[in-house]
Amino acid sequence: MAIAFLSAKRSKDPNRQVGACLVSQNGIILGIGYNGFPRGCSDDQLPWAKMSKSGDPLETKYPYVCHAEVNAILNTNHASAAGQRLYVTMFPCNECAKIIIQNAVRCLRSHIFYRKKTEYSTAYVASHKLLSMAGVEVRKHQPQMDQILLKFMEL
Ligand SMILES: O=c1ccn([C@H]2C[C@H](O)[C@@H](COP(=O)(O)O)O2)c(=O)[nH]1
Ligand SMILES: [Zn+2]
Repeated sequence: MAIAFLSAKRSKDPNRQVGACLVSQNGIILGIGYNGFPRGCSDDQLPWAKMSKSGDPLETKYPYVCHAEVNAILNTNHASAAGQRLYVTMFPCNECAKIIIQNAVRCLRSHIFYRKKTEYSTAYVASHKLLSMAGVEVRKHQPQMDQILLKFMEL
């Protein structure tokens, strides 16, 4: 989970940085991801806005951004995500849930388990429903410590 948190720090989304880390059954890191625009699609040419003044959805980030969970699965250095565990900083949306299931990820550990009622309720209710139906073992992550401090000068 700490790696997922660190990965989230790389996101350029000004409102929400999400991180994900896929590990094998014995805890070997296989893929890491954060929310960002697809490779080759410049942050300078695409918007990070949540809403546009004109009301045009194409002037918001939503049609363009790749979700952290999808990036972690796609970035995997292993042929298959089958049987593996995905750590996420935020509960995945329904679109990510579909990809998690279709890639046969077996366990999900989420730092934020339930979203506020006002936030994307349909997507997150559907996500919980799909993951449960598909038998993905989903749990809230229980951290063993409150924080990890990185001091680069100490190495
Ligand atoms: O499953 C998910 C859901 C969302 N994200 C990313 C996509 C966006 O960059 C942000 C959400 O932005 P809001 O401003 O909170 O709408 O989170 C993700 O990576 N995975
Ligand atoms: Zn998603």
